[in-house]
Amino acid sequence: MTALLDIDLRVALHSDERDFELHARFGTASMRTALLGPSGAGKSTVLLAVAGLVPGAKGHVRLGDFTLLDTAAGIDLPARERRIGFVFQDYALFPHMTVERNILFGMHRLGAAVPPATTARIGELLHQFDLDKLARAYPRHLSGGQKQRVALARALAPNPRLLLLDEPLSALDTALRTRLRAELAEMLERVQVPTLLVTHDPHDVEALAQSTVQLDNGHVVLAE
Ligand SMILES: Nc1ncnc2c1ncn2[C@@H]1O[C@H](COP(=O)(O)OP(=O)(O)OP(=O)(O)O)[C@@H](O)[C@H]1O
Repeated sequence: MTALLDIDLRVALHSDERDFELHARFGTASMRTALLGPSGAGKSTVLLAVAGLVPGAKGHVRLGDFTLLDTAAGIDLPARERRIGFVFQDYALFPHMTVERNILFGMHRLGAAVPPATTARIGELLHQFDLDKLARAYPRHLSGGQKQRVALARALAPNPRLLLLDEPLSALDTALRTRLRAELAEMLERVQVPTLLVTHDPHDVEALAQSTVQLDNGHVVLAE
């Protein structure tokens, strides 16, 4: 059976303070896989490299039969051609853009006229994520949960092949975290996009993931 996600990534990062070598190999047949491991293990680096945001990453990344990276075969799709939705830890919403502009951003070249199909898709996402009334609000006026929903809607807007979530609940306090974990689980179940998520929290793993990959010091130490 072809793995849903097949990863063999080698990345070398160098700074004045330290050198970090990542060699992460794993495959998963699950729709939702959690990447676990101590701080500095390389979890975010894996997500960034899968998204095509780490220059010099070597190895391969395959999504079913589709190859995003295969350096031996000379394939290295630029990030914009990988069609990957990314939700960053702090959501990384554009502060000067309204909710609907933030969602539009991933789907559309700035400045060009917005086609009716795109406007319809945005309306659908605003509705799906219960953001209709906030379409013209700016991120500074949103609660943590609302920001999370905008970040997810933006990531899903271009119908991504893969969704990457880097600690999507870590910016929230405990009560909100519990509620939004359940909401996120329900949303992921609904959209059925293959998802790789980083978390430190066993509750997130239980609610959101069907399999886990444990990283330590740049290597996979356990996959189940
Ligand atoms: N540009 C860089 N240059 C050198 N080292 C880097 C660079 N970026 C990250 N690193 C190092 O790479 C290692 C892995 O970082 P990464 O952010 O992937 O870990 P992580 O497992 O996601 O950690 P955390 O749970 O704290 O977010 C860390 O030791 C970090 O210091």
